[in-house]
Amino acid sequence: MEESCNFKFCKICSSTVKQKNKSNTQLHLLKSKHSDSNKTILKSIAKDETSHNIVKRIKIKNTPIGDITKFIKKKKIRCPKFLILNLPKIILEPKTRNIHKCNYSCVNWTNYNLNKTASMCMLAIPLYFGFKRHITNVNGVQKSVTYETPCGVHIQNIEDMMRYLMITKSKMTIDQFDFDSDIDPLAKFRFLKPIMFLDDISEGLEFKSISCVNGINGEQSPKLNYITNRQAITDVNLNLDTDFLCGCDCSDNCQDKSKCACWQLTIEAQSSIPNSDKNEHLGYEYRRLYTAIPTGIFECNKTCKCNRLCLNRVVQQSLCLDLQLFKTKKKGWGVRCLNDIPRGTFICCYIGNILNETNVDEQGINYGDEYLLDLDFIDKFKDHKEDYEEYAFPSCLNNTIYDENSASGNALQWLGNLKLKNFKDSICNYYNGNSEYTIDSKYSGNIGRFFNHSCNPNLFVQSVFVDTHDLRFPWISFFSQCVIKAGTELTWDYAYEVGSLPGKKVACYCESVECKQRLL
Ligand SMILES: C[S@@+](CC[C@H](N)C(=O)[O-])C[C@H]1O[C@@H](n2cnc3c(N)ncnc32)[C@H](O)[C@@H]1O
Repeated sequence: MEESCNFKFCKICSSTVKQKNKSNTQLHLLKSKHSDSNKTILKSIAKDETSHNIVKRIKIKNTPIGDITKFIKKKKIRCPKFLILNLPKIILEPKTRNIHKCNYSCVNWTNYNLNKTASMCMLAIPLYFGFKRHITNVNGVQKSVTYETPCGVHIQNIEDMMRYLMITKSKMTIDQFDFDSDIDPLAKFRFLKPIMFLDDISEGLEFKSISCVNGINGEQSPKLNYITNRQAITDVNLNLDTDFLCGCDCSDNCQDKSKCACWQLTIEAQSSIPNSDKNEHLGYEYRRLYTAIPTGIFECNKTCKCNRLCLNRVVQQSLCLDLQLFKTKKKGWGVRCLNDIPRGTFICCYIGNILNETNVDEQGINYGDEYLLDLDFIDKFKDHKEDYEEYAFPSCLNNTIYDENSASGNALQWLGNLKLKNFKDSICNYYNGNSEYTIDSKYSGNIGRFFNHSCNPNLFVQSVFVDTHDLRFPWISFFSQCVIKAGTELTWDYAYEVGSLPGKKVACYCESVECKQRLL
């Protein structure tokens, strides 16, 4: 825990202090800088709370922010740095209507408009536009969530909510709804006494502003040329021509995975792994991703007929969560979420300049390597295939070379058919020897470059193809692997190989129970 909550009686903080003294376990030896491997999902929120920056929760209903300090004094609580407020500021109440058939008129009176939502927490948006969320006790033990729609219908699961949004032609997206009773859509984390505060490090480039606080010392926010799209630098031929993509012609928001050509690419890529059963449900589930898919996700793209409500467009959406950059005690800057995040939620991508092997060596030697992230999708794919395959390379593909200027290079099809002894060499051959690229976000990047490492992370990484099907250039995307409570630091597993750089030792300060004590 970076910053304790100052509550002497706080069980979370005192348990973390005990954990600090735990002895080291075996060091983690993994090849690459990020892990696509299927991780055990952290189900226990209690466990999560002890292993990350969790804050003491004070729920003060209907209390304007200014009054909270008074409340704290009255209760004789030492003033904490953190508060989590529940502000039930619901603008429109559902209308009670007689039994009816839902249609457009059920929701259009709420005047939902995406542009009005930038300052709202994503999961609170429906509550501002006519929906109500109820939590009920089932048999006194289990809790269940029900949404009351603007026309008074009660909905208890995500499938029915999707149907409702479709029938009423709502412009809301399904990721604005969540049926997990551990999630509080109105929970909001506030850092009360910053030494330094900045409104928005993206300077308006992100849909949501990203504040920056320093409660440790007087250091100003880090200097960064904030960008929201990756940039290929000289000598990197990132071909974004639409001829290199194939798309779908779905008109059902790509709900039927069996009919969506893009969804089928994701399913086919995975089923090219021998001995793996074809999983017709693979990919996003109502825009959430619960485990990493090492063979990649192929999202709908510019050439598709579907629109932005499509269920297979997730990492291409703009930032929808409230994130905050904050100064940590020992890890430099880090990122926390200001609202509760459900499991499987897309957070953001890792954005920076794309460098080739030559540039990356130069960059690493001269300016350090802490913001370099390898685009190693092909390596990961190879690891999976090589585990199973000792087959001969089909002669018809033996001499296939990727053509940078023609649409004939359907890399995915080629990869799917590929059964060869030396996978890596052949891929290299296919791409004319250029298959290794790295993202560098030292000088230009987005909020993703500030996520710190944890030996017990709450995020996982997924390679997603959006603007090209060139397998060397996936988007590196972060998803939550458990429920993340407001105020928690967002972390992922860098999976560095400890000892891989002789003479270089970097201590790990993630302070999770599972901490291996070393980053490198
Ligand atoms: C990609 S940057 C993360 C953002 C960085 N903290 C900053 O201030 O810009 C990676 C660097 O952060 C630091 N870092 C990240 N996780 C850490 C951890 N668990 N323990 C110690 N240092 C960490 C290390 O210096 C590492 O090289």
